[in-house]
Amino acid sequence: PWLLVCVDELVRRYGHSCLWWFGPWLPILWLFHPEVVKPVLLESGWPQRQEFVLPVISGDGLLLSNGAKWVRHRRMLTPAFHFDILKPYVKIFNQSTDFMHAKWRRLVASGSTSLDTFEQVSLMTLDSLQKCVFSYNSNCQETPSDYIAAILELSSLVVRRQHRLLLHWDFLYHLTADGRRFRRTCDTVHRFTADVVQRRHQALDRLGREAWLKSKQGKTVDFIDILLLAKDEDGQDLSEEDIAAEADTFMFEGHDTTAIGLSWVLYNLACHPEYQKRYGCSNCSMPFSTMCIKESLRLHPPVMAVSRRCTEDIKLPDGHVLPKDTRNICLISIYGTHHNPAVWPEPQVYNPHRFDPENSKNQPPLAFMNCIGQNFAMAEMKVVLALTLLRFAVHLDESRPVRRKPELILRSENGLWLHLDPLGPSCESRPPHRAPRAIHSPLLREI
Ligand code: HEM
Repeated sequence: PWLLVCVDELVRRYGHSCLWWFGPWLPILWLFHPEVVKPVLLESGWPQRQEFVLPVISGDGLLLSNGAKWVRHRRMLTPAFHFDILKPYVKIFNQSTDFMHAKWRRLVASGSTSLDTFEQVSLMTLDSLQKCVFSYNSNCQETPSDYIAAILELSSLVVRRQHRLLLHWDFLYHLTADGRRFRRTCDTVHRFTADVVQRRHQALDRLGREAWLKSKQGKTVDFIDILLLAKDEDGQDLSEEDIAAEADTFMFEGHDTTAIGLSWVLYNLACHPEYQKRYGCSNCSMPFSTMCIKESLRLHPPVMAVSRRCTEDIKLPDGHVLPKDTRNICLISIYGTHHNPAVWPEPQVYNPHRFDPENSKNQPPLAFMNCIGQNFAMAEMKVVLALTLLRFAVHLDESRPVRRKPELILRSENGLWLHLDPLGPSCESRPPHRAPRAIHSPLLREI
């Protein structure tokens, strides 16, 4: 992982930031200290578009939109991630985790000594996201699903394209076999989403708002329902295209990030059995689980960088000014900030106690940056992790060493293989416990 080593060296040498010239014409300012990141995040404007991801997410969802549209949609979508809305999803997280664990037990019983946790957890996060976004159960953890296969294929096509500079040019890309597959796969994803949105919209129109709401009583309200009901300050709804774009964005942005985040926590706890034991104890508090997750997101941030263009002059704490010019790109290195020894002493060490409420009072809140899905991701990670560590002991597979690989997300080169030993009721390596059958939402309130 030469890139990560290179970022570590830049951070060590320059502390706050450094300027890179990409050829003679494109200045890229790397930022890796909260003091310089803060003014840029607050004042620079919106994320830079990533054109080659754009067709995946029909129209432009939050992740790729700019300016007034971004502000309007961000306001309309924020309530969808309120804790009260997320509460019923906890049941879905429990169910999806139960499915995954049943599968793990079968695989272990049939002789598998270790499993690629990222592959397994990815399917699980897709399963639960599809239920939370569309109320659709594809049973994808058990049987192949065209839609899920399409989402997974899109992620790998986007990464392959990212590595080939010439293919960033749409015209060339669509002439290649990958480009044609990309289009076909996008069609599969869009057809599924458009179909759900259209049918739901028709039902809302047919029944009227009141009767439609009544028909939802006692049922889980999914993201599509929330987006259908969302109104801006002028009382305007989101169009069907906008709803579909946002739903696709949630699916695309929400599954890989959470899956790799969870896999790295399992890996870090496998490296540190002392924390795993404490976590697996029935008296273990949710704050400790939050600490383990946050520390893992610091050490292995799923998204390593975000970019901004300077749409305003930005004054940095040392008095320098970044001039307003949309050609000036600021690359906010989440990885660099999280590994900056000036912020985190001994940054390469996994130590959940950094996030002890006492120790973390003065720390910059940078675990996810500006992610609207943060509460959703944290709630899901807590449920999955708590159930996993109550039911399994997790150990490293020494025969398959982990090598970090920065792609769209921070993966491991050959997967994240771990031994998963099912825990019996009288396991000696853990304090006595009664494994709960489910994690309930009140346990998750502290996020
Ligand atoms: C561990 C899990 C996650 C991580 C580390 C993560 C990280 C991020 C980061 C760093 C951004 C900022 C991009 C930018 O500002 O340029 C972002 C944006 C976004 N994320 Fe996440 N994310 C996670 C989970 C989720 C989930 C579960 C969802 C949805 C269900 C989601 C939906 C989004 C959306 C819609 C945006 C665009 C927000 C905006 O521009 O206002 N994310 N995420």
